[in-house]
Amino acid sequence: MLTRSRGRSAVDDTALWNAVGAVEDPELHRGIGELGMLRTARGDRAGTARVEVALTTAGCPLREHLREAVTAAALTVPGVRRAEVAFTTLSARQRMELAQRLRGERSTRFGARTLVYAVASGKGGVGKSSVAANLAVALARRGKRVGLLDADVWGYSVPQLFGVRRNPVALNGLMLPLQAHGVRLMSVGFLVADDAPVLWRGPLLHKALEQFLADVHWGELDVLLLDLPPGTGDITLSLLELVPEAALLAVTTPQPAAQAVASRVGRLARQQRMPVAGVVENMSTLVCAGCGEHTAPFGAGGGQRLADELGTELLGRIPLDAALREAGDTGLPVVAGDANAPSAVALTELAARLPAVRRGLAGLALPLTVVR
Ligand SMILES: Nc1ncnc2c1ncn2[C@@H]1O[C@H](COP(=O)(O)OP(=O)(O)OP(=O)(O)O)[C@@H](O)[C@H]1O
Repeated sequence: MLTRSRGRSAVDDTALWNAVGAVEDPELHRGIGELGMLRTARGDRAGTARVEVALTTAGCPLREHLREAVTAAALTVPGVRRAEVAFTTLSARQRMELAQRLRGERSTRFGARTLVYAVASGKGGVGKSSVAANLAVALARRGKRVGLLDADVWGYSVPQLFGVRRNPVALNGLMLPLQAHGVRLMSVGFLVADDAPVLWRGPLLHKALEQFLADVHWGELDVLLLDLPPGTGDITLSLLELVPEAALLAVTTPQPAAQAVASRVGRLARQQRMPVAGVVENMSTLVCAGCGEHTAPFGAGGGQRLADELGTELLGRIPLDAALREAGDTGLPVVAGDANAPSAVALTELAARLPAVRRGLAGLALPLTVVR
């Protein structure tokens, strides 16, 4: 039973309830009061606020984060001098009800106005995942609600790039994305043990991607980035089918060979009538740390040539930067950990320039019936 005592105390219990209830659950992105997770919020004469919160799961990894947020919220209420936060868990029935409510409330999978970008490259190793991860962080730093789906099922790298290795909380078949550096993340790497290889193929793969889109509670998003595997294989095709609203963001190096392969992805997008948001040239130049001189180890001009070929814009040129590579190895995206590094500056500018591209509905098969 929920209790909200109105006994004599130095604290207005309704004000306490409202303040604490507004604290957002970090995975559901809604107030814990609204979610039915706040059980008790009561102040005593000495100014101690006693708060009880029911977690979605007993082993909730964000328990300490919630404790801090609840304590901070309680201390904003006049008369509260200290806060004691206790945790319990939702019952099976309450979890089911919450999952049903969240599913029922969703008019779309991520939000009707969400901009979806498929970050793709022709060949591997051009830095597509690094660009996607840092672009996601840069967009989050601009105040956007950002999701990043690691659709590179076999070569997933989001867990490593964000330094996150936990299993997502599952709420009766609804998976909650993990959150790091302000970005909501989902990757097959969160579901397999110890970097195990993923052996899914064909229909199973399609099903897994479908579940990532339908059974992950992304909440309202402004932007969803899809980190595609390199090339034009099964996953790319499945995703184009499953997320017809996605716009292509093509990543290439300046090297003519890389650009030629990347143009195949562009042609595929054109065949599928997928809009193109633009091109990002990665590993553009190498800046000498000592003298500041720029050299071009991978040649020059590939990004611009690809953009011209696709009839789109070259949105950014990201330099070859040891800071970005090191950041990826330590699990702290360079945009978050070393914002002044040349690559971080270029990626932050890319986030600011990213055009809002939406696919028109013309030519799409829509699940509509004509009513006469
Ligand atoms: N601008 C850059 N400067 C320095 N190192 C970079 C840069 N971009 C990427 N790298 C490094 O290059 C390697 C490949 O990058 P990444 O994994 O992002 O490529 P990818 O295109 O997603 O590869 P794949 O699709 O094959 O997994 C990583 O070690 C990464 O740290």
